[in-house]
Parts: sequence; structure tokens; C-alpha cells
Amino acid sequence: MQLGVHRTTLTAARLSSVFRGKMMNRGLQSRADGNSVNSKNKLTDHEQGPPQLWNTSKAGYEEEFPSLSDSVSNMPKSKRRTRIDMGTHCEQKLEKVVDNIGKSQIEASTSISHQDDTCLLTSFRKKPLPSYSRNPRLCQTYHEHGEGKRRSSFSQGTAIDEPFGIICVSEKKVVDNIGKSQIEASTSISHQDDTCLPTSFGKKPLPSYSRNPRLRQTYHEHGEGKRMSPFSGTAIDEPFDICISETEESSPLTSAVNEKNKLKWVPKVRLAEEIERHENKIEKNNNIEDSVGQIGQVLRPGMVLFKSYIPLSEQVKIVNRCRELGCGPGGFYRPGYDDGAKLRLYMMCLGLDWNPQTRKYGERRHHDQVAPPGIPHEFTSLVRRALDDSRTLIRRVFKTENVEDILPAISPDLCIVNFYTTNGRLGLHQDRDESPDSLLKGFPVVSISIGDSAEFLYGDQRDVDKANPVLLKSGDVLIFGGESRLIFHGVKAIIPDTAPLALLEATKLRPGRLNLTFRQY
Ligand SMILES: O=C(O)CCC(=O)C(=O)O
Ligand SMILES: [Fe+2]
Repeated sequence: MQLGVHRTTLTAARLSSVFRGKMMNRGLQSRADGNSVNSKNKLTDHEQGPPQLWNTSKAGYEEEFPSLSDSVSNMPKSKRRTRIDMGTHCEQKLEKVVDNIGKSQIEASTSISHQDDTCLLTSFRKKPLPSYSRNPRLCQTYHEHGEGKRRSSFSQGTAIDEPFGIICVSEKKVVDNIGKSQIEASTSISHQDDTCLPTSFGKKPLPSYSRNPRLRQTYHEHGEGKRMSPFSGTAIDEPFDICISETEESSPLTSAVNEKNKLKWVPKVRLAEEIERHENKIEKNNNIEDSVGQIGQVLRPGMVLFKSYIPLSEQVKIVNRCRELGCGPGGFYRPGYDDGAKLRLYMMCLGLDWNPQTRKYGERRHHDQVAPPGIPHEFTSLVRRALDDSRTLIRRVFKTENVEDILPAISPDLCIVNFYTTNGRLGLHQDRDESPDSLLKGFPVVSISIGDSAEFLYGDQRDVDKANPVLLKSGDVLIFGGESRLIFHGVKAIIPDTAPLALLEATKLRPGRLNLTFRQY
């Protein structure tokens, strides 16, 4: 296929010059200002050349995660009180429900809409509200409504049965009673499989989530998410745990939700089979099986896929290590933008910090100014091994010794760890925030997948319809460098219930996918 074309028409030297030409066209040549950390923050969109070529990354992410602010800004201000981004499909409509919560009635207007992620817009009048977190019925209703598109409005005296306990409010003010003090809370919950992301609290005395056992518990029951700091919208402690805790595991709510979700997963599993069929077509031309039975495919020059490359035992170690690192301060958090849009994944950086909003690297994490943990040694060895193997594969396929021109070697100094829950995804984008030198040399990105499979897309343009799908399963390693370094790529969907059972048993990894991308700045 693609490879055949390249193999017959492009020599390695020519590939290299074609590649260099492409990079120059992108305006990088004049900005090759070296590798130093000090130069890291110099790259801006503006500097990076014509917007039509470069203005893609953040836009790409956001396109996949439509901003809530548009719908909010069309509302009268008085109604913009609460925003809930559940990030899920909602298949049922929330009906008008009238209820008393404690002694006061509330008025809430809720609207959920999204394409396949759900955005729940809710506004509450400023009547004193007792805690929804103390009303178990609300919580249950919330879960029962599950996923999908919904629009609902609650009129005067409407009942919200509870869920909003860990409620999902982003654009302000839910007035609540917790214990004796009233709080004004602005929270953002956003989930795929039920994530709550409280974002900010007013200055009235407020028991912290982490200090309020009931809230805390609900928070964990709801799954995941990192809370955001009250003032800056940045992540604060209590990071997202990529594994299911023992308490959570035994929670009847968790099992009920999981059971229910399983039914919805069926069509996506079929999708996985379709992708696999497509993949087999590519494999016919480009497969090479090595001595230990690993399949290596050159998808295009500089782009190599190793199926089932990482043994299960090693996958287990990676999950455990990521969990350990990710549970610490500054661990997994859900990145967001000023306008309220959020990425549909959780992220943690190792080696260097990457700020998705500014798209800049730094030696300290943008959210807490602490240096991120280093890349564990065992991760670096795995990357080195995968790169060696891919270069061997390329040498064989291209029958050339100039493998450096096609896929340069790297010593990774940064790793972005993403965790996608089953509703996670990532819009088509280019990885182009590394140093100009790194990009110019085509230093590869080495990507490791663990957990549920992903429908990964890649192509020459930011166009989903023209992109090639490839299924990335647990243990697969994808490498793109050289001529393919600036390929558009993204994660269209996570295919639930596809992670190896043994991995789940050994790690208690949540439903979803762990992805690590290693790069050299
Ligand atoms: O999850 C993946 O496979 C891709 C991740 C990615 O593209 C990124 O982190 O830049
Ligand atoms: Fe990427």
C-alpha cells in the first residue's frame, strides 16, 4: 500500500530531502533555536508560521470537545448558574420533576446537549438549597439517566433528586448547606463514565471536598477527575486515580453502572472488529514478524506499528508505576481551557511539563510550579528497545543502512501520559510543540497503549474523513518520526471492554486506556 509506493519511488536520501523540504515549508528552518529548556517557551502559534498550517492543535482538541461557553453565552445571565459537563451520551430525557429537598425548594433549569459528549447546563435560583449531596435520590437519578443527549428544564419547585451532590457546575453558584454553613459552589463535573470536576468555591466557609467524608466518597464513587483550584482553575491535589480503589470496587453503585454500561459497549466492540479487518489489509503488504512473533508494520515512512509488543507483565508494571506517579501531587488532572472547554482525557507529564492551553513546555508544572517526576528508567529502556526494533524493521523494509534519515534515534526527555475513560478521545492534531530542532530532525514520538483499545486516526490533513484508522490495543507501540513526525493524528474512540482481563485483574485499571507518548524536546 502506501509503503509499496514509497519503497519503489523514494530512496532514503530522497526521503530525507523531501522531509527537510516539508519542514522548511512549515517555516521551521529559521526557528531552529536549539534544544535548551530556556528556548522552550519561545514558540508561539504566531511564530510557527502560517495559521492554516499551524493553528490546529488546540483547535483540534476543542473541536472534539465543543465549548460550553457558546451555549452559555446565549443564555440570559441570570440563568447561567450551573453547568454540568457529563461527557456522556444521554439517552434519556430528564423530565420535569418537582421535589423538596429538605425545607427549601429549588428551581433548576438543566439542559444537556452534546454530540456524543454530554453537556448539562443547569441553573439554580438563588434560593437556599440544602445539599444535594445529602439527598441520595438525586444521586441515583443522575446515574439512572446515564448517558446521551438530554435536554431538560426544571421549573419552580423542581426536584433534583440528588446527583448534583457532586455536582457539576461550572458557571457558578449553587448555594448549598453543608452542616451549618452555606456555601456557594461553582463546580464542574464532567464525565464520561461519571466524572465530577468541581472547579471553584466561593469564599464562604466551606468544608473542603477532601475534608468532607461524604462529599469525598461521592466524588470517588463518581469515578474520577481532578478538582480544580478555586481561583485559577488549575489542578489541585487529589488527582485522578487511574485504578479502581478497593472501596470503589465494592460499591454497589459502581457495579450497577458497570453492568449497565456493558450493554452499550456491544456496538463499539463490533467497531473494533471492523477496524481490525481494515488493519489486516494494511498488514498484508507491510508486515514483518520478528523472531519472537511480534508484528511490526511500517504504516508509512517513519511510522511504525508494533502489535502486542509489550508483554502483559510489563504492561502491569507500567500501569502500577503510572498509578503511583499519577496519584501523587500534580498527578493526573483533566486539562481545560479558559473558555471552559476540557480535554476528554486525564493527563500527567513526566520529565517536562506540557501546558495544553499555551502549548508550551516547561521545567515546572504549570498548575503547581513543581518539577514533574522524571521518566522511570524502565520506561526509557522500553522506548529504546522499540526504537531499535523499528529501525531494524525499516532497514529491512527499505533495504537501506541510512535508517537515521527515515527514523532518527532519540533519548526521550519527556513523556505525556494520557488516560482516556471509555468516552475519552482526542481530536486530530499535530505534535509540534517540541523544539524546532527536534521537529526539524524528525525526532520520533513513541506511543504506548495499555488497557482498552483505541480507534486511532492518522493522515496528512486534519480531516477525519480522510484519515486512516488503526486499532491500538493494549501492548501496541506506535512510532512516528522522520517524514511522518508531523502527521495529523488523534483518538476517535476508546473501545470499551477490550482490555486484557489479566491486566485488569492485576492492576484494577479503570475502564479506559492509558497512553504514554515519549518525545525528545
Ligand atoms: O492517545 C494516543 O494514542 C495519542 C496521544 C497523543 O496524540 C498525544 O498525547 O499527543
Ligand atoms: Fe499527539
